[in-house]
Amino acid sequence: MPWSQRSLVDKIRSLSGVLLLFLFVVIVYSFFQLRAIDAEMREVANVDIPLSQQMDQLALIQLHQHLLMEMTRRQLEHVEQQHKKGQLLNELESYSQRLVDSAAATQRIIQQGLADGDIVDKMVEHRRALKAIEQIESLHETYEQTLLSVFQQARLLNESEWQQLEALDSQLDEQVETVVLQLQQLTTEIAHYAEKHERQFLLINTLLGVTALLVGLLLTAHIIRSFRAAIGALHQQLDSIRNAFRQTPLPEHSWLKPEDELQQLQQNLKTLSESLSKELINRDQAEQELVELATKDALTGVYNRNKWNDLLKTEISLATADNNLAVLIIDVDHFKQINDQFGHDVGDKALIVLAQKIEQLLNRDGLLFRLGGEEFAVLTRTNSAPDLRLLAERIRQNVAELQVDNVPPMTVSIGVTYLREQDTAKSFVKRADNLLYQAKQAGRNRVLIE
Ligand SMILES: Nc1nc2c(ncn2[C@@H]2O[C@H](COP(=O)(O)OP(=O)(O)OP(=O)(O)O)[C@@H](O)[C@H]2O)c(=O)[nH]1
Repeated sequence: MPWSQRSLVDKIRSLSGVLLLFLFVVIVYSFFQLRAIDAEMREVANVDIPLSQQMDQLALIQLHQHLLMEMTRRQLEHVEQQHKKGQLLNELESYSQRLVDSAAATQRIIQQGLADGDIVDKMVEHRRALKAIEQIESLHETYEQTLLSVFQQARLLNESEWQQLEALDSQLDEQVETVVLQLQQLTTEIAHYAEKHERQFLLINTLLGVTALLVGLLLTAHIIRSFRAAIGALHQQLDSIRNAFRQTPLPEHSWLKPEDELQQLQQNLKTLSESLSKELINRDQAEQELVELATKDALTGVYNRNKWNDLLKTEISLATADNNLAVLIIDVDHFKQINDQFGHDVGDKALIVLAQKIEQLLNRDGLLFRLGGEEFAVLTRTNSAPDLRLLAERIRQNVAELQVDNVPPMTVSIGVTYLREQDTAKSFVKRADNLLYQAKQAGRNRVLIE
């Protein structure tokens, strides 16, 4: 699958794998290189340090040789020194012993290095030094023999013999000097070789480390970028949802740090959820209001004609079995006069007070509707004539007792009828309407039941 189409988790997993591989390579490389460097350091310790000691030793032996020559000169020039012959022999023996020991030790160190070393093996100078030491040994042998024969003869040397001895002495001295210089070169080479190797190790290790760091940074940057992109997408979705609800704009969220973005996202989700719940509550309220508007009369708060039409049919269909339903059509007498005399507002108030009174009298035993103007209707589940008459009369009498501002007592005419077997909604209401009309005709402020 192409890289761009892979999931975020997949990408992070792959980059983490590369990073871990790099770290693994760094660790393995460091482990083997440290082992090699450790071996080299041992070799330096086994070769370099002993060789330096032998260089010091050879320098001392040179001094010893100079001393020996000086003593020899004195003895041969002054007859009175002849008795010191034994001391000279001892001195020669000690010097020779030191030189032979030092040469042997130096050879041993170099050969040991050549036998098992990685560094020494590569150095041509070591073999050259070994040869130079061999030359010291052969020169020393001649020098020692010559001195021994001089001491044993115990005579004065002529000029040419003395020059020969001095030539031999300086040859040996120079050879020792040469060996010391060669050893110095060797130790410097070994130290340089080890240092160079160490530097290489540090360089490669640093390169690998920096690469691992870059991979790590790349990985982190990629994770952050992907994370921010995901959060950005979520913000956009939230914004579009928010716009859909037309709420207060959510706070700015660009150029925020990841942790701030998370907090911001959390805050936005909280705001959105609050907006949603507010929206739901508002919708419920709006729905409720719509229902109220559709079914309730705006002035008095009782059911309106729409509800009347609905409920009349429903109640008739429910009451079909036992005809247990009655209707009261109530109309205020000469209501126009109230409006005319006291104004429309007072008329409104009178209608509100009247509706409240009738509802109170019904006490949930019936439903009150305003059919229009000053005309009301009551639906009640009864077919008992005495009960109905009692209810209608109570309404009529209580309305007459109402006090609205300075309005003289109101009266109402009421037509009452029961549901009959063959009744339709229309015939049922029509009968009540006719009774109301008759009540009006008969002088108003009365109840007619049929
Ligand atoms: N204040 C007020 N008046 C209303 C409202 N609706 C209808 N009216 C008035 O009610 C009056 C009804 O008058 P009419 O139909 O002549 O009836 P009436 O004066 O009550 O006479 P009868 O019914 O014959 O006793 C009219 O003047 C309407 O303007 C309303 O909501 N508020």
